[in-house]
Amino acid sequence: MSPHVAVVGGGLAGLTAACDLADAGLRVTLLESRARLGGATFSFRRDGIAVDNGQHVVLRCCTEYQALLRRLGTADGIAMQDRFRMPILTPDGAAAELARSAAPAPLHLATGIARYGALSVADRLRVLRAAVALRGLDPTDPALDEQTFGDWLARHGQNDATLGALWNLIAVAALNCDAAEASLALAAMVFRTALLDRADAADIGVPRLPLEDLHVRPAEKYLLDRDAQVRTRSAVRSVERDHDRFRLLLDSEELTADAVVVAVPPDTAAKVCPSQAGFSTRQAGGLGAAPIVNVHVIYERPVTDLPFAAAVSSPVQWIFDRTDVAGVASGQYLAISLSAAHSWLDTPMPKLREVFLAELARLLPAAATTPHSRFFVTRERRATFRQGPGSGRLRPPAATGIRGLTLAGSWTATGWPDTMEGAVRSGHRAADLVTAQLAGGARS
Ligand SMILES: Cc1cc2nc3c(=O)[nH]c(=O)nc-3n(C[C@H](O)[C@H](O)[C@H](O)COP(=O)(O)OP(=O)(O)OC[C@H]3O[C@@H](n4cnc5c(N)ncnc54)[C@H](O)[C@@H]3O)c2cc1C
Repeated sequence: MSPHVAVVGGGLAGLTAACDLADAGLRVTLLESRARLGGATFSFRRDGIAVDNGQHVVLRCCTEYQALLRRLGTADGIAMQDRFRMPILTPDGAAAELARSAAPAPLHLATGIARYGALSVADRLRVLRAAVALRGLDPTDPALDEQTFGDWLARHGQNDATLGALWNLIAVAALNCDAAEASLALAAMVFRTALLDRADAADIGVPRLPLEDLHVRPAEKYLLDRDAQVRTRSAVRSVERDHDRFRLLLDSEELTADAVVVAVPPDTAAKVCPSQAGFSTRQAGGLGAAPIVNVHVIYERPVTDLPFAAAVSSPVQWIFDRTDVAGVASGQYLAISLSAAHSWLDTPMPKLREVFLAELARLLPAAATTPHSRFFVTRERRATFRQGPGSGRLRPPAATGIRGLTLAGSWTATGWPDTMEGAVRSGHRAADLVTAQLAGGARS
C-alpha cells in the first residue's frame, strides 16, 4: 500500500500540497478545522448574492497560482489585463492612470510615470530616479530585511506626494503594510518582480468567479477524484513522532501517517508541531498579524464604468466592481478593499457607513445621487502576517527538524509576500519534500 500523508489545514497551501501528493500516488488525508475549506480565501452567500471574505487580485507574475487554476480547470475565472493599467481616482474628480507601454522592461513604465497626472512633473522625476535605484536591490540580501521601505524611500528623495500617489498605492495592497513599516526586502521583491524586471509582470488579474468556485471547490473535487480523504471540522491538536511514523491527535480520535504537511497559520503550527520541529511560539508571535477590511455597497444603479480603480488622497484604497461575480441582477455592487486596516478594524458600522458613502460620493460623482440598497462590512483580523523588518528571518523553510514533517503556508520562507501565490508555492515545496523523503531522497 502506498504511504499515507496527512495534510493539516485546507487553505490554498494545504490544498496545493494535497493535490500534488495525490498526483504522486500517495494516500492523502486533508484535515481542516473549520466547516469549510479555503482558509483565508472563502465565499459565502448573503441575501442571495455571492460575497468573498475580501477582494483578491493576482498579477501576471503569480505564475504558480495561475498554473494551479489551469490544473483545476478554472483558469478562465481570472480576467487578466492585456496590458497593465491602473485607473486612479482623486477626490477633486480628476481621473489619472498609471499604465505601461509596449516597450520592454525597464522602459515599459517610464512613459506611464512620465505622464502620471496624480504627481507633479518634479515628483514624477523623483519616482523614476528611485525606481532605477530599487531595481538595483537584491531582495534576498538579509540586510534589506532589517530596514523599512519607508526609510529607504526617504533616503532616495521621496516625499508625501510620491508616497501617497504611487509607492503606497502598491506597497499597502501588496504587503498589507504601510511603506513606513514594510520590510525593504519584501518591498524590493514586490516592486522588482511585479513592476520593474519584466514588462508584463504587473498586468492585473481580477477573479470573474467567487473564490469558492475559482479554486476552493475545484480543488476539493480534484482531491476527491483522486481518492483523497477531505475532512472538515477536524482540528488537529498535536502531531507527535511515533517511531518512524506520526500520530495526529484530533479532538476525539487519533490518526497515523507516514508523513505530515502542517499548513496552518503560524501560531497554530507552533502549537501543533513537536518542539524538535524547530518552529517556536516566539517565532510565530514575532510574525504577528495585519488586518484587511472590505466595505461592500450595492447601489440601485451603476455609478462607474471602471472594473476597478485605486484612489489617492482618500481613505478609500481600491474599489472593485463585483456586480457580475456576485450575481447581482440590478444595480452595481462595489467592494472597497482596505489593507493595513488597523484603524478600521474595530470601527462601528455606522461610522464606516458615514465615512465611506461620503468618500464614494466624492470619488464617483454618480454615487452622490444614487441610493444604495445594501451596505455591509467583512473584517479579517489576521489577514496576513506583519510584513515588517525582521520578518524574513522568522519565516521557516518547509523542512523542519523532523524528517517527514514539513511546513507550508504563505507565511513560510517562500521569498514571496503573504499572498495566494506564496501559499501555492509553499504547498508545492512541502509536497516535493515529502515525496522525496518518502522515496528515501532529500534530507533537508
Ligand atoms: C481579506 C483578504 C484579502 C487578501 N487579498 C489578497 C490578494 O488580493 N491577493 C493575494 O494573492 N492574496 C491575498 N490575501 C492573502 C491570501 O489569501 C493568503 O496569503 C493565502 O490564502 C493563505 O493561504 P494559506 O493556505 O497559507 O493559509 P490559510 O488560508 O490561513 O489556511 C490555513 C488553514 O488551516 C486551518 N487550520 C487552522 N488550525 C487548524 C488545525 N488545528 N487543524 C486543521 N486545520 C487548521 C484554517 O482553518 C485554514 O483553513 C488576502 C487575504 C485576505 C484575508
